Amino acid sequence: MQDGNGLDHLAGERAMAQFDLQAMKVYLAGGQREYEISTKMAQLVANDPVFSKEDRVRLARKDLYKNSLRKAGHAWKTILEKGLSEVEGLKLRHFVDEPTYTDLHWGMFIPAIKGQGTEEQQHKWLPLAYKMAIIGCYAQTELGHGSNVQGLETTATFDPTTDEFIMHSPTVTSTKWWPGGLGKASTHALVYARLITDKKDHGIHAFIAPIRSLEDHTPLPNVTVGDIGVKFGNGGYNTMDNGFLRFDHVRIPRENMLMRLATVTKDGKYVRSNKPRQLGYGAMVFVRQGIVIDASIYLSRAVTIAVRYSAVRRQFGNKDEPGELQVIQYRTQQSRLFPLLATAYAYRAVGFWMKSLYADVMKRLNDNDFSTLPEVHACTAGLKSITTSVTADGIEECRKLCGGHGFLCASGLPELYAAYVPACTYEGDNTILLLQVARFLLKTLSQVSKVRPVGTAAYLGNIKQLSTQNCKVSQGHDWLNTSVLLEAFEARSARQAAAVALRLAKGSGSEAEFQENTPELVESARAHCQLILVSKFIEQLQTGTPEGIRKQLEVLCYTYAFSQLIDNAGDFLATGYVTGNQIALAKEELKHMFDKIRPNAVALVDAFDHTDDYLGSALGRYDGDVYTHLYKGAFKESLNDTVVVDGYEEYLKPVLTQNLWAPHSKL
Ligand SMILES: CCCCCCCC/C=C\CCCCCCCC(=O)SCCNC(=O)CCNC(=O)[C@H](O)C(C)(C)COP(=O)(O)OP(=O)(O)OC[C@H]1O[C@@H](n2cnc3c(N)ncnc32)[C@H](O)[C@@H]1OP(=O)(O)O
Ligand SMILES: Cc1cc2nc3c(=O)[nH]c(=O)nc-3n(C[C@H](O)[C@H](O)[C@H](O)COP(=O)(O)OP(=O)(O)OC[C@H]3O[C@@H](n4cnc5c(N)ncnc54)[C@H](O)[C@@H]3O)c2cc1C
Repeated sequence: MQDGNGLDHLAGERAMAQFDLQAMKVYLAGGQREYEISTKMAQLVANDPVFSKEDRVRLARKDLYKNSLRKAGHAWKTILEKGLSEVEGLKLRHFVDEPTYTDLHWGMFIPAIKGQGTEEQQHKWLPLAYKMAIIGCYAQTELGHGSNVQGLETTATFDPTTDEFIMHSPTVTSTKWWPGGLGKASTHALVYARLITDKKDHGIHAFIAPIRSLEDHTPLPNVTVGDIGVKFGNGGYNTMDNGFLRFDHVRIPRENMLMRLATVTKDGKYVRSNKPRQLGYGAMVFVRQGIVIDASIYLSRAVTIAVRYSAVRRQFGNKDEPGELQVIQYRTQQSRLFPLLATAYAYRAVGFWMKSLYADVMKRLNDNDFSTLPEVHACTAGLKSITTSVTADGIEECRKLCGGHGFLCASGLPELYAAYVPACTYEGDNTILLLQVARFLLKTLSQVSKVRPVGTAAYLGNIKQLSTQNCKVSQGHDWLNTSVLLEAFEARSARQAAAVALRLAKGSGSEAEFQENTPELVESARAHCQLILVSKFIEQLQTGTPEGIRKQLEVLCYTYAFSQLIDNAGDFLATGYVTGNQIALAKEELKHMFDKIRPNAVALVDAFDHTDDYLGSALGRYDGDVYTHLYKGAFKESLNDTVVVDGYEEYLKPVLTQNLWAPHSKL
């Protein structure tokens, strides 16, 4: 999507491409219809000055937030006026490219009501939420507890005399803290609180609590609510009003408890449904699956900037070639950059699969089939963890790959990092989530002789074979076989999981022993997730990939798998499945892959189809006209509003004219 000034500094790069660019764009968008919607919405946002991102990193928090409200309001108005569909509206908000209260309203408040509300409750709340007559947030985390959901302290005590719940924050640590959209925008909060009936604590349940007046937006009586303060980085996540919330014996009607999983009757009787209580965590599962494709989008933005800039940037030369070399020619640059490019493709493919996995589990849940829930939970938690960690580190690596200019906000990378890095913490701290995967693996292994593992854990059914047979690769090209690769990842994961399971099984089963082994448990969870990523990338390629792009996707898939193998060589070697020589052979193959990527690199990032507006980067411009725009950009800096800086008279001039230093000088 070219929106530069017509002069294409990267034309030579683009001419080298060996694949069908248009087909790749459609593949990455998820289909022709999605591609068309994406293109239309990207242009709509790029051409609307209200959505401009120009000054975001320079705005003070109050202005930044107000501007963000303006954009969110304008986006909603545009959606209504143009009669956009739900998918179009989602895309439009995506291209507005600012964390804001609507993310939580649409992404968590509504899904939680759908998942945990009875039909009657859905009927009452969803129409209001869909037309945004109310704005909701997801108020789970408190000052004292985030990961440990069972440790939350807010109480909802049933009062049968009035048929109400009394919402209360009994301690400082029970203050709701972090929910996005809560600070200033929301009118309603989906509050997770301990349900108490007749002095009995039934644990954590969800309640819809009105928190602000629908008349004038003031906090309701006995509700204390506000924004928690400035967060990491300029711009970034500061467009979001992450908030605090306290209740002082606030009464809400009994019907405001979401009652699909458990009910409190008028006379105060607590009745559980026969559905697993973990369905109360459903909104988190929904967002975690969506985060995988989100990771691909963020990583692809950073990679687009770094690849284009690396093709423009020249440093040094060699005696064999005239002029200076493009930095993308350097093997070290390639070995840092191309695996990230391949990773962005891998996460896209796996993200598509995640959507189908989620659709499948939802269908099953509707039919009261809960059998795949543990596996889906482990899979969404694990892949959320790995993909966000790798993406955050990858954005930072791309910044370094752009040298000094990457450190300028004009590169787009500092803000991208600041906006993205909290993904490693929100929706579940990444280590906590890997420990969930590890628990799932231990449970699966402990039952393997009785219950055949399913889905992404099915390979553990072959644990005996995977533990005894070693890798047969004897020459580099033996690695160019997806079953050989898959078996290596399966054997490594199975062996790591079995080793730690065995160690725990030999012990007393105490929590202390479990804690002692958590580093190994996290490593084995990571191994399992890396296997899922490699295997699903391969599987996606093998199911109907168009001819014009298959070869490139295969190259990217091998690049991804080999770089995972090499980056984790220590683990692979420690399991005894592969030898040092086999790893060395994979390294050579990886270099061959880099050679295949090199002529296609710029086209491969073009295929992500990010507009210049969306990238917001002088280094990643489509036309490659980097230097002109970096230079022009400096004149937008507020320090350059005047030639002589504000502060000269008061602070610089005295230093220059009083010559304070001179009396002490020996000169
Ligand atoms: C329309 C738009 C859509 C767009 C969407 C796409 C992309 C969006 C991108 C960007 C927008 C979002 C912007 C940011 C939003 C940020 C929001 C937040 O941060 S909300 C707060 C998150 N808070 C956490 O995640 C806490 C983490 N803690 C937990 O999840 C749990 O408490 C955990 C996992 C640590 C468990 O702790 P235990 O052990 O005390 O849990 P016990 O409740 O006793 O449950 C244990 C059993 O339940 C299973 N389990 C746990 N979680 C499950 C789950 N989610 N599903 C199913 N089973 C689960 C376990 O496997 C275990 O099973 P067994 O007993 O071993 O069989
Ligand atoms: C930008 C942002 C937006 C957010 N939005 C929302 C929102 O909309 N709604 C909402 O409810 N919440 C929200 N949160 C809160 C978020 O979900 C929590 O911060 C997150 O779940 C982590 O919990 P915590 O802060 O309690 O971390 P902690 O659990 O205190 O983690 C601190 C450290 O301790 C480690 N640790 C903790 N327990 C263990 C253990 N058992 N074993 C080993 N290590 C452990 C962790 O790995 C981490 O390194 C948001 C957070 C952020 C940063």
